[in-house]
Amino acid sequence: MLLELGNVYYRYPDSEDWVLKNINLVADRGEFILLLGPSGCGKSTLARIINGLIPNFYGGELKGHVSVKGLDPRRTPTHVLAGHVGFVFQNPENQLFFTSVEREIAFGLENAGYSPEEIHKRVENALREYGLWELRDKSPFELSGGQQQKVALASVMVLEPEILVLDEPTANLDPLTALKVLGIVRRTTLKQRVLALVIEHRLEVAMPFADRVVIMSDGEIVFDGEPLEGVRKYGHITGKPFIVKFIERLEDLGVRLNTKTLSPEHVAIEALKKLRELCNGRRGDGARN
Ligand SMILES: Nc1ncnc2c1ncn2[C@@H]1O[C@H](COP(=O)(O)OP(=O)(O)OP(=O)(O)O)[C@@H](O)[C@H]1O
Repeated sequence: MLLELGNVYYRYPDSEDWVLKNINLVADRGEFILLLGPSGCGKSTLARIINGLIPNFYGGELKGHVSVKGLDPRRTPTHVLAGHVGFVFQNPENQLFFTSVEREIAFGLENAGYSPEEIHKRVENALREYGLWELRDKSPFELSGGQQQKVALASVMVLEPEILVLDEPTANLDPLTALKVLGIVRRTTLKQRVLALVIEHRLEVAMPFADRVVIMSDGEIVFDGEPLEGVRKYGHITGKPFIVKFIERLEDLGVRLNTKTLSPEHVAIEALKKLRELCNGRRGDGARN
């Protein structure tokens, strides 16, 4: 298993109570996990344990079993964990340092000792994949929030980490770019067997990509399982995307879809197939009468 958390409790140095309580989470290669829950429930705190900022940077008290690629963040320097865990923060400007987009994306690769040819190839691919080619000579600080978010993500993705933790990676992106970026993340999880843990409030955009949701409330995990089931059960705290309301509305009308994927196209096609079946059935009944 790439990631194992067992009976984990955590409090910041100045917290009065535990911020995370009895967290149990096991995850492996190829999964795209959506981490949901209301503001302040502990999502970013959980993400900081996985990338080792807790306890290495934040301090506080961390209890329980934590294994990230077999490493315990309490006994592993953050730069070692960073070799396995790629992390994109909520505010991308906090992780941009260089004078050009191209340098920004190349830096991690240079640091990791890749050959100039490999660096050139990976940087060029990333610039094109993330739609940053035209901006490659610009300073990241002259870019819009959404462009900065793409640069931060590209800089992490070129390193091909085994675990990817993304804290609201599409917060500054328009809906179309958000879909595209999460699509790249999903393809990466499937093609390179990367584990992605994505914190995202925009369910409409993120749900179609997830094969598992973990829902938190008040520092605890209250659901871990199938996206549709989770959001139906805990819609009152996560919100319900339109596509889930559509499925429920069809059920009210007696039409039950057998769908696990929540992409609007897939659900619409399933609904049309089901309706055609029902119509054909009725016609058949009519013919017999
Ligand atoms: N550096 C910190 N020091 C002390 N308390 C903190 C710190 N960061 C977060 N907290 C507290 O820990 C709790 C969980 O915060 P966290 O940021 O993990 O929530 P979240 O679910 O990510 O929220 P959001 O969706 O708003 O980003 C909150 O009560 C918050 O006030």
